[in-house]
This record gives sequence, C-alpha cells and structure tokens, in this order.
Amino acid sequence: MILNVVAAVMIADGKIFVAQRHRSHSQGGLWEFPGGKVEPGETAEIALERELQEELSINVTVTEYLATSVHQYPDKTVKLHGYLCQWHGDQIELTGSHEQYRWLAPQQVDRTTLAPADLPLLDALINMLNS
Ligand SMILES: Nc1nc2c([nH]c(=O)n2[C@H]2C[C@H](O)[C@@H](COP(=O)(O)OP(=O)(O)OP(=O)(O)O)O2)c(=O)[nH]1
Repeated sequence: MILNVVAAVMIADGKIFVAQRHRSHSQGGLWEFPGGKVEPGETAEIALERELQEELSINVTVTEYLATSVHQYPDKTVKLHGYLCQWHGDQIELTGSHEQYRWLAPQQVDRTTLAPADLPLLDALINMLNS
C-alpha cells in the first residue's frame, strides 16, 4: 500500500513547527510536520489547507514545494510531499491528532523521535536555509 501524504513545513522567526503524533495513531508518539493523506480529487495544496484547518485550526498559504521522501513502514509505504507553508499568526489549537507541538530551530529537532519519512524533508529544509 502506498500512501500519498502531504506535510506542511512552517517557519516563523527561524523556527520550524513540529508536532507529536497522538499516541493512538499510526506512528504514534513520533514528531512530524502536520498534514495527512491526500484524498481523491485533491491537489496537494488543497489537502494541506484542509489538514491544517482540521488538525491545528489554522489557515495557511502553501508557498513552495520543498521535497518528497519515500519511506517504508512495516505496514505501508508513505510518499511524503513537503511544502513550505505560511502561517498567518492565527491561534493554533490542537484538535486531537497531536499530543503537543513546538517551534524549534531546525538543528534542535530530535532526529531520533522524528518520523523517519520526515528526515529527508528536514535535511532539504536545512540545505535550503543554508544556501
Ligand atoms: N501527517 C503526517 N504524516 C506523516 C508524516 N511523516 C510520516 O511518516 N507520516 C505518516 C504517518 C501516517 O502513517 C501517514 C498518514 O498520516 P495521517 O496524518 O493521515 O495519519 P492518520 O492519523 O490519518 O493515519 P491513520 O492513523 O488513520 O493511519 O503518514 C508527516 O510529516 N506528517
């Protein structure tokens, strides 16, 4: 099974937004960029806007494609498409998908608890910020 998943990379004041998946979900307890599965008929942008509204109660603007990674979990293969997204400063309210969130400098992100599919996206971001 291959899942197409979109992830939002939001940057504010040099920090990026990461959230811990709810313990009851697949890959529970791992940290990730918010987002989710692309539903049939959706573009990546529409899926991201919908997921961030559902999970964080915020409106974002998708600004730029970042990178795609493919990772095989025991039960599925995730094709993770990362996009830079603009957060407009709205109040972030977790709605149950996540346990907690943090804004961290990219180098501060704990690579051992980040969902493995997200590591190439984090590296693409760090490269982009350094170039
Ligand atoms: N949203 C999101 N999912 C990710 C990331 N990295 C990563 O491996 N995933 C995986 C976790 C899930 O197995 C899968 C789909 O994510 P999802 O956010 O739709 O998960 P979900 O809760 O609807 O999935 P499920 O528990 O119903 O299986 O992608 C990421 O950065 N963001």
